[in-house]
Amino acid sequence: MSQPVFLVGPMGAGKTTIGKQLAQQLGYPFKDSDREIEDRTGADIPWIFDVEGEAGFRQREVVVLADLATQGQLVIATGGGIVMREENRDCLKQSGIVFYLTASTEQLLERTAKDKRRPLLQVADPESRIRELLAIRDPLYAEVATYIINTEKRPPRQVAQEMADLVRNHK
Ligand SMILES: Nc1ncnc2c1ncn2[C@@H]1O[C@H](COP(=O)(O)OP(=O)(O)OP(=O)(O)O)[C@@H](O)[C@H]1O
Ligand SMILES: O=C(O)C1=C[C@@H](O)[C@@H](O)[C@H](O)C1
Ligand SMILES: [Mg+2]
Repeated sequence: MSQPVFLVGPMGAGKTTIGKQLAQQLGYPFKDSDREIEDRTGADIPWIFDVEGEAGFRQREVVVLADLATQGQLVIATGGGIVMREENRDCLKQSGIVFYLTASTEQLLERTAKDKRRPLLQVADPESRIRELLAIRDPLYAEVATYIINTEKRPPRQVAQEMADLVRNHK
C-alpha cells in the first residue's frame, strides 16, 4: 500500500497531534501542510494571512497539497480549510485514504483557545466562528472522507491506534 494517508477536519480536531502519532505507529514519514507552507514561504501563517490575505494562503495550500499527494507513503495532516477548494477535494479523493477527525464545538473551542496562531479564530466570538466554519465545511469534509473518526474522550495515541488498524486493513 503506497498511497498517502490524509487527515482533514476543523481547527483543533487533532490532525497535527494525532497525525504524528499515526505516522509513528505506521512507520510512515509525517508531513503537515500548514508547516510545509510556512517552510516554503519562510514565514508563519499569521504573516501570510496579513500580507497575502486568505486567498494567498489558499493558493499556496493548493500547490503544497498537490505536491505532497504525489510523494507516496506519507501521513499528511492538512489545514482546516483545505476542503474549501474543489481541486483540493478532488486531489484528496483521488490520492489516498482520508480520515475526517471530528470533535464537538466545545472541545474545538477548548483545544484552540490558548494558541493564537490561527488567524480565523482571532475574533471576539471564536465559538460562533467555529460553528459558522463547521456549517460550511462539515459536508465538504464528509464528501472527501474514507473514514470519520471522533477524537473525543480518548487520548491522541488511542485514536491513532484505531486509525492505524483501519489503514492496515484497508483494501
Ligand atoms: N484526542 C485529543 N484529546 C485531547 N486533546 C487533543 C486531542 N487531539 C488533539 N488535542 C489537543 O488539541 C490541540 C489542537 O490540536 P492540533 O493542533 O493537533 O489540531 P489541528 O487539527 O492540527 O488544528 P489546525 O487545523 O489548526 O492545524 C492540541 O493542544 C492537542 O494536544
Ligand atoms: O481552518 C482554516 O481555515 C485554517 C486552519 C489552519 O490549519 C491553517 O491552515 C489556517 O490557520 C487556516
Ligand atoms: Mg494542524
